[in-house]
Amino acid sequence: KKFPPGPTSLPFIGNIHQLIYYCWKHKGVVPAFDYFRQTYGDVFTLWLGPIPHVSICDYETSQEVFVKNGNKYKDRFLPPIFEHVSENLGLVSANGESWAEMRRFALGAFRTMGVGRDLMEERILAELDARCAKIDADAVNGKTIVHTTEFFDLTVGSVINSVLIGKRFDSHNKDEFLKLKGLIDSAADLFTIFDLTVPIWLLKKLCPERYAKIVESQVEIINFVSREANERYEKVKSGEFTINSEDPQDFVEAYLAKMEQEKEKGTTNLYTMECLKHVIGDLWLAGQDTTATTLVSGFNQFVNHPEVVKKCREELMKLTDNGSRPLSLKDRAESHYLNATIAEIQRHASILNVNFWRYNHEATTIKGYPVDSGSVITAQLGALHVNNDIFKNAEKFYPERFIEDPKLLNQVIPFGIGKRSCVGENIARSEIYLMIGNLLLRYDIKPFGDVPSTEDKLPYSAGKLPDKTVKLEFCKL
Ligand code: HEM
Repeated sequence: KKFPPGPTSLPFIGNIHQLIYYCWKHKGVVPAFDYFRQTYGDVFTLWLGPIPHVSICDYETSQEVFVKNGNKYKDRFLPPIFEHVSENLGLVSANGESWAEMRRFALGAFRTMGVGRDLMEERILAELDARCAKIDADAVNGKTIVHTTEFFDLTVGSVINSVLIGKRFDSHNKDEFLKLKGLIDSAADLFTIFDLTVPIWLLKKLCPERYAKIVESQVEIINFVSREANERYEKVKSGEFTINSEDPQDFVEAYLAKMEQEKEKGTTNLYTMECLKHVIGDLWLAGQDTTATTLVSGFNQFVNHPEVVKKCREELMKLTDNGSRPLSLKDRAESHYLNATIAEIQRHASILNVNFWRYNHEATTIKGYPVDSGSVITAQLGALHVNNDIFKNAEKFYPERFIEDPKLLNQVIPFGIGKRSCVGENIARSEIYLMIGNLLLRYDIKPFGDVPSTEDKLPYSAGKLPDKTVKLEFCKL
């Protein structure tokens, strides 16, 4: 009675058996959550072992809880192994003062570096130009076969790397990118639900080799991503590199400037090289795959819905005077159909099948239900985006829903909501808009072979995976 409704739970295991059963019955985590939503309402409780997990599946309640009362829900409930590796440093797997300071700093640094404005646009368009030059050079009779995952992985990876450490990936250093991607993919393959839930002492005791392997793989990624930051730091110390604190060229420069400032002022000792390693690691890991996966999903949708591509292109041609200039972020206010299409892509791509949980430290009331302390809570983005009461015929890819009812646009929240929402939202939105818009202006996109499926390839896992084997034909317009 101290929680919103949900299925009857058993001692020790809570609702785990029902969760497994409904995932199996409805063929995935999101359909299972959707079943619980339809049965118990937009706010429901599942006991996973001894901890009550409260899911919110509508925008209005999410807004009320995570924005209006956002200060209460700042602490992320983390798998023990994440907490252990991060040592409470960085952005994704940290809580408290250090997280708050780093988040404030990261958002400020992105603003200074022109995120959401011209400077970021220039970086993205320069990257896209370089990639398109390669597509054009490989063309036979105006057509190039593009493996979209490779294309977007590298393009997005290059943009992030250039924002963070001022270096893009090209043919000379592509191997560095592939090495990093390989490390990340094999680290992700290592994790099972067991590793994510057991306490560290138990993991160390039961499987010491597995524990060592997981920690090593995480440390290797963080060290790899941050090695150039360390090199820069050494150069600053030796006088080989002078920091420009007024106009930092990348995130590392902005951080080193702040570190120097804080050393002089002595107000906080949170800015350390160890912390920078984790912050960069988090921005890289959270920013690369999410954005590339969204773009891959989008292009899989495009070849399934040529009528949508046609409408987007008509709008884009009008806006850019028949493609005589690239699409710019300034066009966003006028590109209603493209905006609607991107919202529909993100609603379907909705990267997280299970969103991160936050601690609920004090007893409260949500949508009229009591919610006791000691529980964890989240806006369940995957289920929220297939909520049929909000998005009619939610399974359908139908951008027109946002033209018919523009208020629906606010209800698509793939970047989460509240104090722990995505730090890279503006970067990702700029990348998605400019890459989709400008690629549609330059190329006609056709399936190469069979039309790809738009189904989630990993419906039982915490994250979504589109078909990443897809190759498409890019035909120059
Ligand atoms: C389409 C692309 C992206 C999607 C869909 C996405 C989605 C998300 C979501 C759902 C969260 C968690 C929200 C929550 O806990 O409620 C998150 C957090 C985060 N994202 Fe993103 N993200 C994207 C791109 C990026 C980019 C480009 C960056 C960095 C440049 C980034 C950095 C982060 C960080 C650091 C966090 C943790 C924030 C915190 O805990 O304070 N993300 N993202």
